[in-house]
Amino acid sequence: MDAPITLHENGLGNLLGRSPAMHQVFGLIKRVAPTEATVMIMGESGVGKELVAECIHYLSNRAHGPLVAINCGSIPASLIEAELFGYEKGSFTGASRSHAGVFERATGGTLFLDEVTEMPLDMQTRLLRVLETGRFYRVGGTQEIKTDIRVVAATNRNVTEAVTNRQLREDLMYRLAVFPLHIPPLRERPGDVPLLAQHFLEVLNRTSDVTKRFSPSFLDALTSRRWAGNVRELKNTVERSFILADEVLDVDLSITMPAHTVEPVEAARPAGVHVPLGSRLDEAERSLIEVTLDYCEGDKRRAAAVLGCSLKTLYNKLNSYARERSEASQNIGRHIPGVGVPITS
Ligand SMILES: Nc1ncnc2c1ncn2[C@@H]1O[C@H](COP(=O)(O)OP(=O)(O)OP(=O)(O)O)[C@@H](O)[C@H]1O
Repeated sequence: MDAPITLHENGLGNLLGRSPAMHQVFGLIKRVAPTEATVMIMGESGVGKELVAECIHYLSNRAHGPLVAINCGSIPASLIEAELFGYEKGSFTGASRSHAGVFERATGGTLFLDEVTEMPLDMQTRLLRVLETGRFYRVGGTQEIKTDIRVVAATNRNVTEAVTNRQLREDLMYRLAVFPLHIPPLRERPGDVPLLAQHFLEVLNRTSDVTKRFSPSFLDALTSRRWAGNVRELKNTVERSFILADEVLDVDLSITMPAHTVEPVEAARPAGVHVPLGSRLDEAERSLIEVTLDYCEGDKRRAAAVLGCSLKTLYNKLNSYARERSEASQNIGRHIPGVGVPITS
């Protein structure tokens, strides 16, 4: 980041917003950034949590140190230990050289743990230990390493529910959420839509050296949408409309809106999802995801568009279902002699 982050009439650094809700967020960021407190950024997918983490880092006393981000949801469970702790040469097959993990790489700076609730529970225990002691060993290492990091974490889950569902250790939650920061969804701050849309258009205009503009009715239509995918979906919509427009981005919503607006799932497949009363919210969500994937013939990108979430979020959810399935089958295996028992001879 070149320029220092300042509060201006359109936001805080690159984090734009004029709504009272975002101004409150800016105030909290400015307060917490210069401290050493861990921050838990919460909010739906696409609301700007990663940008918030960047603001906190660059407004902190660690701004000249590294900002190292790791997405706990997108790293396979088998690799996460090496990614966090690093490893010594020869500590496992394929470790042909030593490797510093993120605890070492972020020393003197900030470690951003995105989607922290997706981290396997045993790793959460070890993360907690590092945060409490400031010390750890590389995988296969014998020398204790001291680390000096400030942790900023993020999740798009409800943190309390994640603890109840045993996705997040309670003690780690308290350690990470010393300062919780909720980023409101875009539908709760429609006043920010024109500002953000104009900003995304200006960036595209600059990149292509053109001067396209919005029609007033298009801006109105953008402002009145619910934006399930939040700022990310708005940004993508502006880009799609930009590509399609010669000079004026106009309201041909049937072309410019994402798949879920163009072709509602219900219209194409009236059966929809049957969710019996008494179902848990996560069960209902899982049914909807499975039916949508089925409808999209397994095309995850299209399913994510229909569901109004990012592809990354969809992958995370599918990974967690796969994990649950494999844990369930292991548990079953434990009760059946010969199943799940390694063959040793
Ligand atoms: N307030 C904002 N001002 C400018 N750009 C924004 C703002 N909020 C989000 N964006 C842009 O929207 C996109 C999504 O933001 P970001 O990746 O930070 O969201 P997120 O909440 O971390 O999403 P996820 O939970 O899916 O990782 C990015 O391109 C980001 O630059």
